[in-house]
Amino acid sequence: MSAPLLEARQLSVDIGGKTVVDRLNLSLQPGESLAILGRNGAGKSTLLSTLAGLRPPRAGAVLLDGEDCALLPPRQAALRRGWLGQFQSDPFGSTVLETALTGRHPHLGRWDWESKRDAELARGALKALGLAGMEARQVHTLSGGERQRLSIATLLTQAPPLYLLDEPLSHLDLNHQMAVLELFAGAARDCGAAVVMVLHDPALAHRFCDRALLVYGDGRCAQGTVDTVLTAATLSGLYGYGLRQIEDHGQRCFIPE
Ligand SMILES: Nc1ncnc2c1ncn2[C@@H]1O[C@H](COP(=O)(O)OP(=O)(O)OP(=O)(O)O)[C@@H](O)[C@H]1O
Repeated sequence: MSAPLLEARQLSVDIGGKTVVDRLNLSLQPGESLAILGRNGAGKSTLLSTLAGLRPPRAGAVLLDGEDCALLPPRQAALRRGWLGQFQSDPFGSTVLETALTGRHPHLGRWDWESKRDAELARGALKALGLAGMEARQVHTLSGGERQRLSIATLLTQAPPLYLLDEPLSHLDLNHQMAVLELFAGAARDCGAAVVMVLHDPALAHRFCDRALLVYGDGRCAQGTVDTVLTAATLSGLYGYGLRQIEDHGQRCFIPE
């Protein structure tokens, strides 16, 4: 059996003197998706960037496709995982197409230019995110939701086997939220990608992910299938607010009491 696309072994992560996770083990195979949920400040982004290899853990290891990501050069890491951060900065002027094309950089040699095929991939990703026709626009002229969709299009252009998404739905209207979730569900189902997403909506996590990891902010966490982990009882404890659970045609909704 091939190595998982993502594996955390006895992973302990601290930030600002507090423990986010303590000796966490998890693994993600091709086609699997995991939602990370927790209160503001619980450490979800810190954990996700550690899983991306962008900050060192206190202890334990993160393996990308079987290799310790601490030992991977940046380009090799970028071929194995794509990371969507919560914030984008655009210090230099560039167009929408140029920005999406940066997703191809890990695939290019040092002296290579982007090819026609790279441009086709970028244009296809922009179209999938509803940004066709905006290729020549300057990035700083985009709305918040358009900028978020461009970041997602750039990640799709990168086309890694593993997506690590920090609040991919932020700034998006309902229509685009569903479109983005369907896109990543399709990437998992049709292309065997593995997807980890930080989400604040447990109903969407239940609908679009196979498994969930609850981060309590004091080192404790809970994980399992969405059916077992995303219940009114566990989520009421996680968020410190009473929730009722409603089942409808296999989908689960949570209503604040
Ligand atoms: N450089 C830092 N030094 C000290 N504390 C930090 C630093 N960066 C983040 N923190 C704190 O670490 C905690 C975890 O932050 P993190 O961004 O991972 O939380 P989160 O669960 O993603 O929150 P949110 O849902 O609000 O995005 C927060 O309390 C935050 O204030």
